[in-house]
Amino acid sequence: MAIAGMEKGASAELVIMQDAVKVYGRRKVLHDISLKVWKGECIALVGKNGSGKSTLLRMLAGLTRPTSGTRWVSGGRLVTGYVPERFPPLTFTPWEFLLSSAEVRGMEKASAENELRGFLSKLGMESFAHVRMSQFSKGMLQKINLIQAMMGGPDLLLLDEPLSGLDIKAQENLLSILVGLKRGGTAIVMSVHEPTLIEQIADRVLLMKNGQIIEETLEKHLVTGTTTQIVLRGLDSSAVKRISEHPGMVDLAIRSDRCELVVRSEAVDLLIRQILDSGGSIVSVIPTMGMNIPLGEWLQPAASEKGDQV
Ligand SMILES: Nc1ncnc2c1ncn2[C@@H]1O[C@H](COP(=O)(O)OP(=O)(O)OP(=O)(O)O)[C@@H](O)[C@H]1O
Repeated sequence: MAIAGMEKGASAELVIMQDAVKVYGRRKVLHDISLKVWKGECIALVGKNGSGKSTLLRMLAGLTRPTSGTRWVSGGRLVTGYVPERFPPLTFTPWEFLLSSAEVRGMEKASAENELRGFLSKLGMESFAHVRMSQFSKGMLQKINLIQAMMGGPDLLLLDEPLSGLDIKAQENLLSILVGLKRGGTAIVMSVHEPTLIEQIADRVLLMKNGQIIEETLEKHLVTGTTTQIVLRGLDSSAVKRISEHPGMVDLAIRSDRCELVVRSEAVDLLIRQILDSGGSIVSVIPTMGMNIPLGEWLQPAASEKGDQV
C-alpha cells in the first residue's frame, strides 16, 4: 500500500508506521496501526491498562518488530531515547551507568559529563551521582531512567509513564526539560495518565483501546490549548499540502495570493520554520483563541485495574 506524505521535502516526518500489527502467541495486541511522528511534536498515548500503549512505544523505538505492516524511519537513521515503564535497581552508580551509556551512543566524554551534571542538578540528584542505584527509591530510579533516554538530545523520545514515582517538584522540572527538548526539535511520544502533562506539552492525543488507535484528537484537540493564526504567501501547492498535514494544523484557508492557517500555538515555531524553508514568506502571526475537550474518562491512575481492558 502507498504511504501518504513521502514526497520530496517531507523530511519533518521521523517515523512512519503503516498497518502495523503485533501478535504475541495467538493474541493480536496491536491492530493495523498507521501513524506518523513529526519532528518536534509531542504525542500522548492515552488508554486503559493493557490497551497497547507500551507495545506501540517499543515498536516506535524499534525494540519490537511489527508481525506485519511496516515501521519506516525517515532518512534511515534516528537517534532514539526510550524510557521503559520500569528501570532496574542496578549496582552501578548513576555516574558510571550514564557515562557508559553515553559512550556507547558515541558521545564525547567531556560533553557527556557536562550534560550529565546538568540533568542531575535539574532533577535534584547531584548528591547521588556516586551512590549505587541499588539503594535508590522508585522516584530516584525513574530520574536515572529519564536521564539515560534524554542524554545526547535524541531525535525521538519515547516515554512510558514518565511521571511514575516522581514528586511534584521533579514533575515540574521534568516538564521544563521536555519543553526545552521539544523546542529543540525532539519528537516526544508518551504513554500518560496525567492530564496536566497532556495539557502542558501534548500536541495531539491518541486514544487506544484493545490495541487500536480508536480516536485521534487532532483538530478539536485536547484538554485546553491556544491557537495562533499565521498568514503567509509564496508557497506552491505541494508545500501548502505538506504544511496542511502537520499535526499542529487546526484550519487552513486559501485566499487569492495568501494562505491563512490556524495552528496550535506550540507548533508555531516549527511551522514558521517549515514555511520559510519551503520558500514562503510570513505576512502576520496573531494569537487567536483557545480550545477545550474533556479527556477525563480516558485517563486512569497508572496503578489501577492492571490487565483490565476497555
Ligand atoms: N511480550 C509480551 N508477550 C505477550 N503478551 C504481551 C507482551 N507484551 C504485552 N503483551 C500483552 O499485550 C497487551 C498490551 O500490553 P501493553 O503493555 O502494550 O499495554 P499498555 O496499554 O501499555 O498497558 P499498561 O498501561 O498496563 O502498561 C496486554 O494484554 C499485554 O498482556
